[in-house]
Amino acid sequence: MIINGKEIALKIKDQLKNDVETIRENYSRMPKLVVILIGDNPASLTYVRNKERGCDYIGIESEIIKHDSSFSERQLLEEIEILNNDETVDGILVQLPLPKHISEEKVLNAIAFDKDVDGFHPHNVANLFLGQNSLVPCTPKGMLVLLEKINYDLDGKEVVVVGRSNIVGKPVALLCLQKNATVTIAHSKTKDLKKICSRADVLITAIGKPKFFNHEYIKDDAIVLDVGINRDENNKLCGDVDFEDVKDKVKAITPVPGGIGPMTITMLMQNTIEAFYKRNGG
Ligand SMILES: Nc1nc(=O)c2c([nH]1)NC[C@@H]1CN(c3ccc(C(=O)N[C@@H](CCC(=O)O)C(=O)O)cc3)C=[N+]21
Repeated sequence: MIINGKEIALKIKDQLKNDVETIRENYSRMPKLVVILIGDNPASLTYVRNKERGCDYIGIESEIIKHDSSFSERQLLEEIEILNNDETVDGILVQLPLPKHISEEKVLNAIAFDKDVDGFHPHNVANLFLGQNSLVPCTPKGMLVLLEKINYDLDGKEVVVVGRSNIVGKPVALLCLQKNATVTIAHSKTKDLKKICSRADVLITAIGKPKFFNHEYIKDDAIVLDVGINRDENNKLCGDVDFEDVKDKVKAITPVPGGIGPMTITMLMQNTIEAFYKRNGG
């Protein structure tokens, strides 16, 4: 089975649209997301445009603030401070990666944790670690929602996550652990990756290498969640998994594009609405 992330995301967006209608009837203002984009990375521009479209569809207010790559760290921190104190702003997202002269750590620390719709602030990271979920990172959250939507129960299952980033690998491992899976985190220093991946009931790939995982890495009837967004030899969008090589042996797989990506955007909308309710005592 091919997991149609785009279609599942659309269904959730329609539910969120209803939630926002209810907000319109009961509150004096609408949820608002502010996205800050520094520089002109073409992939970032695409993602930010998708975020804006998602907001428009659901009825969330959005503002995209663009700066050129010479924008300083101090200026960015000042801008964040103003948004932190702006009562009409529910969500603040600073698009990553940042130019080299800006400290990602400082910036993520500066965002008010109750407006941190990315779930990257240490306060929200700690809550996730402790299992007291508040604002959860969008891509990991989207993956768990997808598994739920296909009625896949993680209890007692063997999950292998390849990639140990703070925004995907580590948080998704924690979420799977919360659902009683046995979780392995593999990475670039892992020995015998094929052997480890081959025992996964659920394989999560987030390494950024086009079509790296072929059938030799995948157990029959496994579930494959492909987080990679790469360009292949023909400059076509592709995942970390060699989709054509594995699609007939898996139970289910997310395609790239149209798998995890649309879910990430949708979870951002959901987090923005959640932040709105929390900030309004809902
Ligand atoms: N502060 C921050 N938060 C993020 O959540 C964040 C970020 N920075 N930096 C970059 C990554 C990546 N990311 C994606 C969002 C949407 C798609 C998406 O919409 N993908 C479409 C296709 C996109 C295309 O056409 O290129 C799909 O897979 O179908 C992909 C990737 C969010 N990220």
